[in-house]
Amino acid sequence: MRMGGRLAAAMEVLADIDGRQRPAAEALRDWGGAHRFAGGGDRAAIGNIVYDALRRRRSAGWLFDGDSPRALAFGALLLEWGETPDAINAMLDGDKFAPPPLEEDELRILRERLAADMPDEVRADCPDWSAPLLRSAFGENWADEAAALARRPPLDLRANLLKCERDTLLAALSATGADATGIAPHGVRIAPIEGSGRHPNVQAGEAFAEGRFEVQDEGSQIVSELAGARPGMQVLDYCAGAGGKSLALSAAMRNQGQIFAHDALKPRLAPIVERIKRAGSRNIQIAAGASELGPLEDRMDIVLVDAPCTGSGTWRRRPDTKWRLTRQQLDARIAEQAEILDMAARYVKPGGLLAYVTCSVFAEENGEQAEAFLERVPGFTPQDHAALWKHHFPGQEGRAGIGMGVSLSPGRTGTDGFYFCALRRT
Ligand SMILES: C[S@@+](CC[C@H](N)C(=O)[O-])C[C@H]1O[C@@H](n2cnc3c(N)ncnc32)[C@H](O)[C@@H]1O
Repeated sequence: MRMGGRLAAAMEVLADIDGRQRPAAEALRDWGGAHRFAGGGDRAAIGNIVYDALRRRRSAGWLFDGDSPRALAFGALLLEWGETPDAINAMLDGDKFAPPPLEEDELRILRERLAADMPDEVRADCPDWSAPLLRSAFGENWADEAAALARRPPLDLRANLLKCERDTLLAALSATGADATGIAPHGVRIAPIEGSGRHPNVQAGEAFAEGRFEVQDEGSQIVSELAGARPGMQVLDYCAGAGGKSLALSAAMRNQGQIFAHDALKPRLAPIVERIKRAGSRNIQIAAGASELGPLEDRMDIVLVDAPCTGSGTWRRRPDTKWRLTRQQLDARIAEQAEILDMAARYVKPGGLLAYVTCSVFAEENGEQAEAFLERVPGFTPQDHAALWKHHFPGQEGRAGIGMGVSLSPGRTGTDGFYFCALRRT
């Protein structure tokens, strides 16, 4: 396929996503199923245009005075692929599968808009209702931070210390352009893709099959480190899901001590079994039901609550969720988080730690949630997060947002948006 056909396909997928309110991955998969002739390179390019268009939906719409699939797809090329209107029209010339080229009316608006400064609320590329929340989370930098949440993400891996050191992994992945992450001590980063490129399929290689790494955003690695799990501890991962944090904790504990992986939705835990085997983790056991949790009350050194949240910190990776999220859903998550914190707190032993984590950047899910917990539940005190950060990441002072907890974001730390708060039971 030439670029014109790829662009037309991306418009078709964007129309499907908008028309049927479908997740982007699902719409792209269905398009691929119905167009078997499209090769891997075509699919990657179409996927990139679709994801770029969703990340930059607001600014693409502003460039064209409307957010039709056509405007979004052309906008993606202009904003993210570094194309110019003339270059796009030249590219489409003579391609019978291409959408109609940019017309005079569109070119006129584009010339004006491309020469102007985008207003903050446009370049922030976020839903209107969320702008005040981002402003309150980030202060005057809010539009830069929001814009950073609308850029392409890197591919981050965590070297699994149970199997290998980071340097060995870096050597094994040298052909991929992988480099050490800036903050997380065991992280490896493959830079964001450019244009129609795609990240190498690292999970198809030997190093992955042998359990030498996990795919895990650097932010997720950092919050796992901050939890401070050490060999011999008893740890409850209360919202373990597919086990990403459990595996990181297991490596930090060098397979010594015990991690209980719990989740309210038992099927969510299913992938853990295979992941534990591959990673060589021997200290994770599933504690799905009340009968397994009961004996853990007042006994845990650390209870990690990686709470269900809006996922606003992961908008780079799942930009379709950004536009589907509503204030009502945020309110529902906040209520759920409070309930989960109250339930999980009972498992912390005196002197133990309740570690609260979200992949959101909204204060209401983060610091405000932690503060509300402290007001509601006696017997916990917040840790000194500046000292905690310095202890775990010496030389990185000033990188994270520190207050009632630690806040990470693409703008500040080059990671997904994450929040961590450590509350010590007195
Ligand atoms: C952010 S995800 C966990 C991700 C996981 N820790 C990881 O690192 O891969 C949140 C998880 O909380 C679970 N959950 C939702 N409500 C819960 C509850 N009341 N108690 C325990 N887990 C809950 C969800 O099923 C979901 O798997």
